[in-house]
Amino acid sequence: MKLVFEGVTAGYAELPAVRDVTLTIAPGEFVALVGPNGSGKSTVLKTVYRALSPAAGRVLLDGADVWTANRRTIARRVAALGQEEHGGHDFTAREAVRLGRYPHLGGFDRLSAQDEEIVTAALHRTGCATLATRPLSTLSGGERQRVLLARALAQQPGLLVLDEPTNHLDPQHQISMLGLVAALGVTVIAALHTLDLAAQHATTIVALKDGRIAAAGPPEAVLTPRVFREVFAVDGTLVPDPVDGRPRVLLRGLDR
Ligand SMILES: Nc1ncnc2c1ncn2[C@@H]1O[C@H](COP(=O)(O)OP(=O)(O)OP(=O)(O)O)[C@@H](O)[C@H]1O
Repeated sequence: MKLVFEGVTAGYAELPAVRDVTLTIAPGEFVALVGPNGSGKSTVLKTVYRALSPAAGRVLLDGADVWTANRRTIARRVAALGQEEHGGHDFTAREAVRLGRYPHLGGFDRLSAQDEEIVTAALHRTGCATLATRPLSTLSGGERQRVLLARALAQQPGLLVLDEPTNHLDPQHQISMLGLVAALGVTVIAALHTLDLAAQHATTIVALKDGRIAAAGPPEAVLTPRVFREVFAVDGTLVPDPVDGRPRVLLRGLDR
């Protein structure tokens, strides 16, 4: 799906947390939203999955304003993983993933055998098959995060909205989650703190500072010494990985 932000200003009470965000994300692009704490990443994402209505501007999905489009269509096509989502702790992991199929069902329909296969496949792809019968309340933070990704995959969305999807994950699962998401071929917009992961997996990086876009483009164009300094207040260098040539990020404190 194509995602467009047209002059989006949004915030809380009277205060805008993001201002005049204008951005076009082509179908299949993987956009990493990066920026310091409080720079507005989650706020931008909330305007996409209808958790926060823009005070000005529009968010368009394949040309339709997400705030006036058919609610059911958006629920079917957009899968979101919020930052503090714990999602129904009484459910088992499999039951939680089955919820991903609900937007596709009619009012009183039950999941079909094909839906159940999709659920099983999503559990396997995220390494959650052995967790299927465990209540969510008994899972570790990272295990729960993977189950919630499985739920998003089971939804078979056209757009994935991910707010810090790797923050509880161990290194293996950080890499496998972003590799999996990048390989889906759907449009992805993800808030990420780990610039190295963003540089390796995203097609486009959007750096936010104080609620405004400071830089946007391919990793090599955005992750420059100037942006590391001015946006993140660190010294940084982008170097090619000696093994696969992909961009890697090295960071140092400004005064070192
Ligand atoms: N519910 C809220 N009510 C009031 N202000 C809020 C609320 N949520 C966020 N803010 C403020 O809006 C600004 C942007 O917050 P946001 O959560 O979008 O930043 P972020 O870039 O996602 O940060 P982080 O990296 O810390 O998760 C911050 O100044 C924050 O304090």
